[in-house]
Amino acid sequence: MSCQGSNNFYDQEVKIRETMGKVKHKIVVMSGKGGVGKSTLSTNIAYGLALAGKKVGLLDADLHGPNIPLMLGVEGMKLTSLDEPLKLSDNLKVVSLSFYLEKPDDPIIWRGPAKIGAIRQLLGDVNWGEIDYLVVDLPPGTGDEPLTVAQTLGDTDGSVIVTTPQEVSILDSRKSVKFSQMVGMPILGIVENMSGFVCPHCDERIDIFKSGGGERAAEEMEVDLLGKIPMTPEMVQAGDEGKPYIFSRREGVAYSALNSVVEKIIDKVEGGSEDMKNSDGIRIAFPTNNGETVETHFGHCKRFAIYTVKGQEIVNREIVDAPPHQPGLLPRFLGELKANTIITGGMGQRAIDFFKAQDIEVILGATGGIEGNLKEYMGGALYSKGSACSHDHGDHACSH
Ligand SMILES: Nc1ncnc2c1ncn2[C@@H]1O[C@H](COP(=O)(O)OP(=O)(O)OP(=O)(O)O)[C@@H](O)[C@H]1O
Repeated sequence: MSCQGSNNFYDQEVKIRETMGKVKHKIVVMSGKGGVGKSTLSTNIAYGLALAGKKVGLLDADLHGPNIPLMLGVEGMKLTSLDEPLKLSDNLKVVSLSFYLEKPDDPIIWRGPAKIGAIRQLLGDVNWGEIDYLVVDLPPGTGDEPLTVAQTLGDTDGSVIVTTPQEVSILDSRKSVKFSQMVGMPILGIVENMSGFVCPHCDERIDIFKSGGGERAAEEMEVDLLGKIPMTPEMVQAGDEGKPYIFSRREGVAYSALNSVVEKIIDKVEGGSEDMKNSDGIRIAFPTNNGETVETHFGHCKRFAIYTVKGQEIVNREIVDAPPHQPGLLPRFLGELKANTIITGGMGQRAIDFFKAQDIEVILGATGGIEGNLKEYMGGALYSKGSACSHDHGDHACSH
């Protein structure tokens, strides 16, 4: 491999920056240990992004078990030049070290520096062109190889940490979270894979192991849970047949869970960061009945006024009808409308927690005219004056 690439460290560094400069968003998929479904997730995320219309590159940087080609149905494929990745469709290209091995099941017995050299060469020399996403399947664990990849990639949009539901996964996830923090990589969230079993006959989900390890890890480490993907016999079949599950199935519990992970990643990477929110404008919602004043009975308001603000300018105002009152529904509803902030009179702690889960800031204590409150908020003078009601109202606001 090395005879075709750049050998000089400095030249290679320049090349890596140049190649990575054409990639809009880089995400790495990692896990504290092997066998938890990291490559399955990398493949499905890359396919899901491509299906969503993004130009995607998938880099199999797991040198010990480069099994992504198998999952994509291109096992045994040989590439002679590092320049061009393998094109799977208009939107998806892939590179794996196994494309350059004599036999795909040759064990990789290189020592550390050689492996690191190979990874750097892949990162610098493969010409992905202008793409929206590079999804990198990292080697498992938190040792030298994942560290080299993470550091060499430069600024990444974040890591997706894959884990399993068992209690021990909290420890593994903690290591991956620390690793991401150490290399200054934002964490997009945790995916709990093999979470319960989905019956292939009735599509019902059954918890066969102790469940919720990934969920608890996310809570404990204050990172987002991107989703819980059930154990599905068809997932193994899809991987073995080289047709990623998200592409070949398109329905059922596991498909919806995978699809929602992809949507959350797009949302976080393209619209969820503070910078992105600010450049696209932020969306501020007010519960209201008449469109003019803030309705303190938030849970029973008839509509929402939603303002889009860019810098100090109000660029849009919409009035939308509120859905029926049900616990947790309004936060989800406003989350789907891409609200970043809700300004209202009062709210129960449970509702505040629902909003937090949607990454929506809650400002309490507002009364009177909506636009007056909005101007105060934009001027930095409106902050949460109220505290959560001590008694539970669900979504219902109260001013007592
Ligand atoms: N949700 C799931 N349901 C059923 N089987 C799954 C699921 N996720 C992954 N698998 C299966 O588990 C096995 C291991 O998955 P995979 O190779 O993706 O793990 P990995 O973490 O990348 O492993 P390694 O560290 O060895 O590279 C594969 O056979 C895969 O099909």
